Amino acid sequence: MARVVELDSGSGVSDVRLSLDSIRESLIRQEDTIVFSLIERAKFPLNSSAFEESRCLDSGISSSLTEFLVREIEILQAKVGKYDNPEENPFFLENIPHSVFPTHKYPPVLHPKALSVNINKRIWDVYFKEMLPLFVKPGDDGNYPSTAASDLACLQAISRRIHYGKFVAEVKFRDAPQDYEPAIRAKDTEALMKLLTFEKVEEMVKKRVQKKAETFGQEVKCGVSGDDEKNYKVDPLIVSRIYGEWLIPLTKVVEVEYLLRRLD
Ligand SMILES: O=C(O)C(=O)C[C@]1(C(=O)O)C=C[C@@H](O)C=C1
Repeated sequence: MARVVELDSGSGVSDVRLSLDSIRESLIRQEDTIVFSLIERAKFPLNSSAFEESRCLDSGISSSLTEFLVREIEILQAKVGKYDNPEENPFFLENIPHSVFPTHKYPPVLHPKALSVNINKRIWDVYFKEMLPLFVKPGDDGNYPSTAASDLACLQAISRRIHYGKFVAEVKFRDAPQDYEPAIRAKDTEALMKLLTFEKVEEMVKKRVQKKAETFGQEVKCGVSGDDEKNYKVDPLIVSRIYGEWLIPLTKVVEVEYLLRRLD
């Protein structure tokens, strides 16, 4: 998470200082996690049987193997306090189990009425229907448990990045409430989208993730001279496209959704 400076004024109310630079630093660091998780997932073919609905032998309910895994893991992770962290947003938990251990007290950075913004249903659909077929090979090798675990890693990294939009929106609002308040009161989503967009930053993000995919995903060859052809585990242009078509736009959707609730 971005470094948060918490000042106690003596009144018991925390004044949490955030900066856009520190938030962006965190987004940059999260790129590494996302790029590595895509590279790991690309070891397996599409394996669509893992995420297509089938009847669960145990309970008889309809669920895909991947959905079953994610639901069970989320319950376990909630019990060790994962969702006490405002950066984490579950895919399936409506009632989050309490942590069985004492948990860290996260400084209250986000606006209480806006922190429940959660677009994971949309992220789930977009990930399986649109992103995944772009960066993995077609086919089925039957290795569903490992494939599902890799999908979980990608989904959680992508979801964390997209929902980080709440922190981005909070800091932008605090920096210029006079600009945002009229658009929030008018529920003018177009104006909000315009206010929070920095095209140059988006271009830089797309270029940087392309470079990271080239660097982290390059096939390493030893002792082969005169062979300059580079092979990548995931096409770097696809990684850039994933950011440009889904990760950045969905982060902006979260920012707008958050801002619309910021004055409630
Ligand atoms: O850095 C910001 O200001 C953000 O809001 C994040 C982000 C992104 O998703 O990377 C989204 C919108 C901006 O246009 C630029 C970048």
